[in-house]
This record gives sequence, structure tokens and C-alpha cells, in this order.
Amino acid sequence: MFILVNLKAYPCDPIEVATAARDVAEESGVRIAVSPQAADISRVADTGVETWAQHVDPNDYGSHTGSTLAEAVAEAGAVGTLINHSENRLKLADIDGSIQAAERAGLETCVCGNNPGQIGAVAALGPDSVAVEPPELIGGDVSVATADPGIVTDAVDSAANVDEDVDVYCGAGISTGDDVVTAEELGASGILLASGVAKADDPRAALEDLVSGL
Ligand SMILES: O=C(CO)COP(=O)(O)O
Repeated sequence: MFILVNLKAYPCDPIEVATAARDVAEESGVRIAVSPQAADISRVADTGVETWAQHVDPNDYGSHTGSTLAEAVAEAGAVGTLINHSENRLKLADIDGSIQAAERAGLETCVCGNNPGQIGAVAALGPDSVAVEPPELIGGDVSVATADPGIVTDAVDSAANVDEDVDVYCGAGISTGDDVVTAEELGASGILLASGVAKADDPRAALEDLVSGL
């Protein structure tokens, strides 16, 4: 299982989370990555943790003020990027363009979707992975794998029907090792989470719990 920690714009210490994630990944052998604010990518990557961007724009180099250039986040140390999110919704054409920009820069891609239908649609664009995250469960206390297991299994089927090479992750409300094991049993090959680590009093303990059943 891959554990991808999205720090969103939470007021946590990205270096504290990154250092903990690096250490827990090393100790457990579980792949863990951290996705900080774009401005923090470089110093997070310097900790040695696998680092992802939260977004890249479709544009290439050029006159694109305010854009997040895929090459720039790769140069800063990111090896992957999230694309699309219920908190940062993109049009299908822009998702396609952002995947192409990320691939051009050598970044691994994970495209988020709200439901199995969206997962099938974005899987058709050829990302490395997709993540199903029901918006109503994001930031809550109940894991998607418990609250709505069918959405995970349907997303796995939906992606497989389009492209069997696309990995399927799930997210929303995941915070414990039991949640991760349940997600794995439903067919997910990774989880995407935020508040369970970014808002934890002790991010290291939260990460240790997340990998405890793997
Ligand atoms: O949106 C998410 C990750 O991208 C999930 O957020 P929570 O883990 O806080 O529910």
C-alpha cells in the first residue's frame, strides 16, 4: 500500500511531518509520500521523504503568470503530483493537459475523482493512478472504506474496465491502521489522506498507526 499525505493548506509544520514520514517509511518498508504546499516542496524534499506536488498546471514554460509549472516542481524535488481535487476542481481538458505536463516533467500522476464515474473518466486519460474521494466524507471522522465501501470497489472496477494499469487509491476520513487495511481489502492499492496526519497532535504516531497493519 502507498500512503500519500496531502498537507493541503493546513497550518502544520511540513518538515515535522516530512521527517516523520521519512522515518516511518524507512522503519516499516511502506511507501509514504508527502504533498506539501508548492512553496514548501524544496525543503520537504530535502528531508529525503518522497515528495509530491498538490497540483501542476497544463502550461509549458512561457508567459503564464501565477501558474504552477510541472518542470519547476520537479526541479524543486517533487517526483509526483496530485491533479484535480474536490477542493480544486478542474475541467476534463485541463486534467488531460496537467497529466501531459506532469509526464513531460517526469512526475508520477494521481488524479482525484469524487465518485466511480469520475474515476472511470479520468482513468481514460492515462494517469499512473486515480484516487476516489467522496467530498462529503473529506475531513470527517469516518473512513470512506467503512462509510461507503461500495464506492471503493466500484471505483476499482471502473478504473479496471478502462485501463488495468491505473492504480486506484481511496481517501476521505482515513486515520487509522484499520482504515488502511480495510481499504486494501476493498482493492485499493493506496490511500490519500490529510487531516489524520496534518491535524494530528503527534504526526509520527499517526503515521506509525497507519502502517501498523501492513
Ligand atoms: O482530501 C483528502 C486528501 O486529498 C482527504 O482528506 P482527509 O484525510 O482529511 O479526509
